[in-house]
Formats: sequence, structure tokens, C-alpha cells
Amino acid sequence: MPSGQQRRGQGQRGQQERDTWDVVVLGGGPAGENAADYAVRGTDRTAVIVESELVGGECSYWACMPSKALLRSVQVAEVARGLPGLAGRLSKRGLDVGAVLGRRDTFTSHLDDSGQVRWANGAGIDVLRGTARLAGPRTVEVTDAEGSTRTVTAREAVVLATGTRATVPDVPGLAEALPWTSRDVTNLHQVPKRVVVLGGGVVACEAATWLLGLGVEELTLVERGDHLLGRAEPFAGELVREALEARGARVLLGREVTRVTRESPRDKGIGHIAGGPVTVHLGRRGSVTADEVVVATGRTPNTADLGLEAVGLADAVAGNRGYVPVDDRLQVQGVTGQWLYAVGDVNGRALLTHMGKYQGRIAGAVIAARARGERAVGREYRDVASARAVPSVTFTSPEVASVGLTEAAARDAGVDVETVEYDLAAVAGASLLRDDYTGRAKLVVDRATDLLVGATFVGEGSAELLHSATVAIVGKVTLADLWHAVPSYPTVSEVWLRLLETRRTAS
Ligand SMILES: Cc1cc2nc3c(=O)[nH]c(=O)nc-3n(C[C@H](O)[C@H](O)[C@H](O)COP(=O)(O)OP(=O)(O)OC[C@H]3O[C@@H](n4cnc5c(N)ncnc54)[C@H](O)[C@@H]3O)c2cc1C
Ligand SMILES: NC(=O)c1ccc[n+]([C@@H]2O[C@H](COP(=O)([O-])OP(=O)(O)OC[C@H]3O[C@@H](n4cnc5c(N)ncnc54)[C@H](O)[C@@H]3O)[C@@H](O)[C@H]2O)c1
Repeated sequence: MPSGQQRRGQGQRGQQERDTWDVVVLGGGPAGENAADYAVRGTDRTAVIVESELVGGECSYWACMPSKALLRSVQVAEVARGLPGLAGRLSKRGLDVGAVLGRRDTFTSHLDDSGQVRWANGAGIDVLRGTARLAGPRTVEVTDAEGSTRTVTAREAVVLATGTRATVPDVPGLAEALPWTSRDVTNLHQVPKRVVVLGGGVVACEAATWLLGLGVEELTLVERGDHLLGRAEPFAGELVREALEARGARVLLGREVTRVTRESPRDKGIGHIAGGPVTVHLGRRGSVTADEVVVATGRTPNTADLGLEAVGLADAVAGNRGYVPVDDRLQVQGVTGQWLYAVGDVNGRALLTHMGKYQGRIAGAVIAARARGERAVGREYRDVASARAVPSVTFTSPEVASVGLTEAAARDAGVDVETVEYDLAAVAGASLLRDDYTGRAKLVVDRATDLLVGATFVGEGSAELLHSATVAIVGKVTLADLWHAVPSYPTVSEVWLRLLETRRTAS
């Protein structure tokens, strides 16, 4: 048996000639990387990741990392402006945009994935460059940039981890106007003076926050629904709307874009203003003209050219909004032989990096167990979190952190719902963070069991608070027991005590 070091060396030398691996992963984003790692970790089994762009996926280069790098500078500056002793010392000229974009670029490794490839090789995983599609059971075709195609096979498992891309709605003139998508707005090189953001979900609200912070002078956000952040508790969207408006944004809710027109559209590369002024028409409700339009209206799974018909999956995927249907072991439903899995965004369960990585860990563990001849039946081999305990943080100002079910979702699920809310600004530890603190917390409780089924915290410091609620939900801690989990003073966590006190007073 070769040592790990020998095996890694052989893997790197042999991967161009080799055509069979134990595990073949399509897509090298965070979900695919974790599935490959957990499938072979500590063994001599072989795995390959087939990647058409950059190993590390959307998250590393065009999503989580650049957006959070931009938002950090914007948020720190905003907090400082609200603190006596600091506010007056800050330059009136605002942020040093070049330096902020430079820091962003260090977090995306200047769109160079060699560090991620080194990690993969070090973990015993080969990397093949090219676009992959299924050609039959355990068989994958890979087409490289020059157009040559080779066929690779998997002895044990194939994992689909091809993620999603930005949806550009079918609005007349929109595609022709060359709108910015999440890739451009996270990798912006120019700050347009006037921007229209289409959509009011997580991408739109975060992008509006950093665009305003970087100096956009006129920002209009157009959402077709009645709320921002439509999947969160309604008060979260309200607080974010108020905050965006306080910074000068115009938020238009319940508006439908009917047409988009642009003078001389020209593709100048990612993050560059793509032509002359662009006008977004809102039917009889007027129009808005800006220097750039950002489309943030949701995601489309990368399944259209994945060869699903070769394994009889085309109809099942089409009937699942284009997402690959999986069971709780992340095994693709409708395919026999226990060889096909799908993890991360592409299965549509929870479009978040941490959830994709969690699913990757589970799928990898199932593959490894089955390779050992085991049945993979225990709890460690099941995705138990995606249904009822998905944590998510929207890094707006104020932050929105939530886990589990909203009140509406809990009622729809038939839970005997009890709720309790508290003004986070009235918590000493929160009010210390900034003088203009705004926030609110809400718990959704199953009255029948005294268990928490959902929690939402809006306000500075919520992001790091969230895990306490996730632990309470997953660990099935009753609210009676939470009374004895004493939060430190003065911290934002003290909101737990206030929520429990409020509940006691009400009952
Ligand atoms: C602007 C923005 C900000 C976000 N911020 C956060 C955040 O803060 N926190 C969070 O948890 N989530 C965030 N998300 C969501 C997060 O980016 C995704 O949930 C995550 O990237 C999904 O990981 P994945 O591995 O499933 O897919 P991806 O990261 O999309 O990776 C899929 C990979 O597959 C490759 N691929 C696709 N098709 C093929 C093919 N046929 N052959 C070979 N390779 C292929 C792609 O090139 C890509 O590298 C954000 C999303 C956006 C758009
Ligand atoms: N911080 C984070 O964790 C983070 C950040 C960004 C994205 N994400 C993930 O990425 C996913 C996708 O985010 P998203 O914001 O692109 O999608 P989304 O589904 O969350 O929001 C899209 C919004 O666009 C609106 N919309 C759709 N078509 C429209 C139209 N024609 N005109 C106006 N509005 C329209 C929808 O009503 C919805 O409110 C999120 O659900 C989240 O899971 C996470």
C-alpha cells in the first residue's frame, strides 16, 4: 500500500493518463470539494474533481468571499460614523474604494485557484479541467477548453455538485442591455453613480448595502413582491428597507419590470460598466434611468447540459424546477445502483455554502461507508438539517440572522405556534455596540413540546449569536432548560434572557 505522500505524487503524475477513479465529482465548489475529501479521506481510494472554471466555485470568487470582504469595510465605517469620538475623525471623502477593492481581490486570490488545486492534490484528490456531463451509469464525458473530449469512469460513485448561476429574467431588452449579475457586482472595478438593482432578496439587499457604502449616489431597488428578504420574518425585510432608505436608497416594492433599454451596450469585462445609460421601464408606473442595472432575481441550477437524459433523469429534474432531487443520504432519486449523489446548490435544498459543505460531508461519508461494505444507516449518514435547521445570515446593516422556521412556515407545517419578540436595542450589550442600534429578535416555539423551531435576530452582532439558536433547535433543548443557559453581561446574547422573561410574563 503506498503512503499518502506516494499516492498523492502518483495521482498528480497519472491524472492526465488515468481514466478511472473510485469517485468522480462534477464541480469543484465548496460542496464538491467536501464530498471528494470525505469520500477518500484516510484511505487509498482515488477521487477526481472535474471543474470547468475555478476550483473553489462561485463562493470563493464571485459570491460569499468578495461580498463579505466588501461589506466588512462598509459596515465598520458605518458603525464608526455612529460612535462619538470616532465619527468626527473620519474623512468626509468616505472609504478608500481602491483599497477596499484591493482587499476584496486578496480574498478572491485574484481569481487564481492554484491554492485550491494544491489543497485538493494534498488531500489525495486529482483535478481535471473541463466541462463534465453524464454519459451513462458511472460514466462521465469531459470536454476541455480546446474541445477535446475524454471519457472517465467511477468505480464507486459520481457526485453532481455543479451549483447555480444568476437567473436573468425573460424581460424584453434585459439580456441585450448586458446587465450586471452577482459576478459583476461582487467583482466590480468601477462604482457607477446611479444603479438600479432588480430583486429584493439576499443578493440584492447585500449588494445595495455595499454599493451605497462604496459611493453610489442614486440607488433604486425594484422588487416584485411586497417585502424585501421575502423568505425571512416580515420585520426583517422592514428593518433592512428602513436602513437602506435611511442611506438614500429608493425601494420600490410590488413593481414589475416590463422592458429595459440601453444606449450602446458594450461588454467591457466583469465588473465594468457595460455601455451607456440604461432605463428600466415599470409599465404604467414610470421608469428609472441609471448607469448600470444589477440583476439579483434568484438562481438557476447548472443542470441544463449535464447529460441527465443519459441516466433517465431529465424529466425528474425538469419537474423539480431544474434541481436534482435527492434523498436524505444525498443519493439522487430515480437512479438505481447507489452510485449517483448530488450535493450543494444543484439539489436545491438550501442554497448556502455551509449547507452544501454539510451535504458534501454526508455524501462523502455515505460513499466511504458503502465502499467499506457498510449500509450507511446511522444519523451521521443523513441530512437532518436541511429540512428544519438551516442557519443563514444576510450581511446587511442591520444583519439578519435566522435559523429554522418562520412563524408562517411553522403554521403551514401544522406546528402549535407560540411566538415571543424583543427589541434588541433595549439589550445593554447590543446598545453598547453603536448609539443608533436598531434590531429585533423573535423566537418561534412549538407550544406542545416547549421546543424552539425557529429564531430570527436582526441587528449588529446577530451573525455570531445565531449558532446558539441552531444548537438549541438541533439539540432539542426545551425553553425551560434554556432558562438555565445564562448569557454573559453585557452581550447581545442577553436577548435570550429578555425573550424568556417576556414569554414568562405573557403566560
Ligand atoms: C453574491 C452571493 C453571495 C453569497 N454569499 C453567501 C454567503 O455569505 N454565505 C453562504 O453560505 N452562501 C452564500 N452564497 C451562496 C453560495 O455561493 C452557494 O450556496 C455556494 O457557492 C454553493 O456551492 P456549490 O459547491 O454547491 O456550487 P458552486 O459554488 O456554484 O460551485 C459549482 C462549481 O461547478 C462548476 N461546474 C458547473 N457545471 C460544471 C460542469 N458541467 N462541469 C464541470 N464543472 C462544472 C462551476 O464552475 C463551479 O465551480 C452567495 C451567493 C451569491 C450569488
Ligand atoms: N449571506 C448569504 O448567506 C447569502 C448571500 C447571497 C446569496 N445567498 C444565497 O443565494 C440565494 C439566491 O439569492 P438571490 O437574492 O439571488 O435570490 P432570492 O430568491 O433570495 O431573491 C430573489 C428576489 O428577486 C425577486 N424577483 C424575481 N424576479 C423579479 C423580477 N423580474 N423583478 C423584480 N424582482 C424579482 C423575487 O421576488 C425575490 O425576492 C439565496 O436564497 C441565498 O440562499 C446567501
